[in-house]
Amino acid sequence: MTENAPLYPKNKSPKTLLIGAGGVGCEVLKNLAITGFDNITVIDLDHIELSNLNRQFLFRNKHIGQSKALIATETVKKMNPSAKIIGINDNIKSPQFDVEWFSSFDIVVNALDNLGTYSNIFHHILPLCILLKLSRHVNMMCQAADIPLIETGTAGYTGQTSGITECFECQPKPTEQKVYPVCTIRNTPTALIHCVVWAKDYLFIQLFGGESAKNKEVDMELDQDNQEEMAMMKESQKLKTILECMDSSDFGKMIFDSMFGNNINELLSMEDMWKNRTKPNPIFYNDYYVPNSDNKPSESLDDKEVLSTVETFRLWLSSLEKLKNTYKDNKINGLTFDKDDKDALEFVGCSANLRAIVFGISCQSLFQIKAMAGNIIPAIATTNAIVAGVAVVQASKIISGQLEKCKTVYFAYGGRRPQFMYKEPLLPPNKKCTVCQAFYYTVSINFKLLLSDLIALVSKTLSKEIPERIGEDFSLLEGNRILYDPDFDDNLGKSFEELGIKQNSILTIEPETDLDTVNTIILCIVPSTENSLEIKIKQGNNKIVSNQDIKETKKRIDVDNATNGKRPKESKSTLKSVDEPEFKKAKIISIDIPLDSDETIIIKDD
Ligand SMILES: Nc1ncnc2c1ncn2[C@@H]1O[C@H](COP(=O)(O)OP(=O)(O)OP(=O)(O)O)[C@@H](O)[C@H]1O
Ligand SMILES: [Zn+2]
Repeated sequence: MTENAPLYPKNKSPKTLLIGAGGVGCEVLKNLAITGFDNITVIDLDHIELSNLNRQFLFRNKHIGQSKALIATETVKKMNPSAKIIGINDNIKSPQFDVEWFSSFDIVVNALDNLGTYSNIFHHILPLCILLKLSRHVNMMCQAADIPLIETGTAGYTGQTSGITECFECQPKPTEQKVYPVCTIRNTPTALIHCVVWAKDYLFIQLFGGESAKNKEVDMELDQDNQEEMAMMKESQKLKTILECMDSSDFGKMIFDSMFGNNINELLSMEDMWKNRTKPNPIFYNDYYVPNSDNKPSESLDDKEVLSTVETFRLWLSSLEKLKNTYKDNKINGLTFDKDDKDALEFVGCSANLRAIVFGISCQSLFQIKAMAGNIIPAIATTNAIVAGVAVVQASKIISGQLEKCKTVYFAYGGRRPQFMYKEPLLPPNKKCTVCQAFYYTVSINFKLLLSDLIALVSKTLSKEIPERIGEDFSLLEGNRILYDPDFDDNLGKSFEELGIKQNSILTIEPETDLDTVNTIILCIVPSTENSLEIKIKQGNNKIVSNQDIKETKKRIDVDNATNGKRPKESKSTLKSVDEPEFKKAKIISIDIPLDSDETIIIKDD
């Protein structure tokens, strides 16, 4: 360890933006501060919860309920009091964090969530679409502002840092969470997860979902015609009839007998289905209902224990009653399953276990089912620490102008590979990527002006300047919304205010004719107080390192790869040990990993 020597040349003092102060973010912030990054802004919208404390080590019990960004800043300042660290408690998508704000930084580290960014070593987790949108937004902002971005992602024992040359969008993303065949879920489950999916995505929605969610399920079935699917349709229709009796005191019995008894008998009547499978055993309400008793679940149930069938039945019945009451007030929109809603979890968990009993599958505790229903991959503190360490080493290389030495680093515990940390040389970006290959412009707009003003300006300037990208005619979109095209001029007389275009909106220009290039032109909107429209063309920046430098490096890498024909070989070494800094240490320390070495850190998995 070398004391007081930053990881990058001293004459460079990069302004660093860290997005997220969660599992990876806390580690990154500490690493940045103790390795000499002395101008850091950290943003996080969340507050500290008890469940964060096991791995988000900058927080303590007394901080619960306070802002993550502010407390993380306060704690890390004690480690390096001379560093300028600003904490912002806000959403990175808020309008004020527009392209001009992003432009004020030299480098961005994205530590948004436990999501493997774009590596195929990751499994999908539930709020994937939200996370993808966020990461896409950050990626686009960094591209528009021309700043290098390091992506981090962890999921359980796997993790990675990436994003330096290939952008977030360069590789295809997972679009769906794991999908099971409908017939397995509805007719022939063989694992508890099938029963959990059935309880959550079918039964819960059919009983308590909004009208549109219920209809979607029925539509899907109407397209199908074989015996199994006809049975499924009949089942849905029967359920509809029962649902009309929701206020009846027999409702629980009707649902129970239908779901776990009669429908199963129906399935058993399809003999072909059971030729090579173990037959299910239907169960009925009266098998468990005890007359002259309240049939209430015991009050001291442990959610980490597997319940007896009678307790499962009782908890099922009581959670059904509670959900029924909540549903009465929300009939139009319906309820959505939330793993943290006790009633919903109990109902889904017990339904899944009752179905498991019917199909001879082992039951699990509600705690386990919660993880399955929420697709929860446990966060591992060690993975976060390793990924954050690598991210800061990569950041140092970028700031030191040693882009060629940067790597995409993967960390994957278990699996086929003999080592659990491995690296890839930076790969050139996908030439068809519509994000990093796009042309970005910053447009200052007075929101009282009209869309026609912008269209006129684009035609006057950009159409002439980059005709190869715009062509003769073009359309203007915000996401999927068409604002203008040559056959749709309804919005031309509307102001930006009326159209809902505001600070930080992102518009895309698409040519009407097919051109040979990747055609996307992206306009990032910033506010202007002047009564004019201005299209500012971003031409790189005077940053320590810009995306332009990165593009040059990518070209070189491209050429090197082409001439070698293969990737550089990985060399083995041991992981250098790094002492954990004490909390109140006010020294800048640097890690003893030589930046000019091209060594890979590989740890044998034994
Ligand atoms: N739009 C956003 N703007 C700013 N910060 C965000 C945004 N979305 C997510 N974050 C933050 O990114 C961090 C992600 O880290 P991580 O997933 O480890 O934290 P967590 O949400 O506390 O963990 P878990 O999901 O396991 O409970 C969180 O602190 C979260 O608040
Ligand atoms: Zn890209």
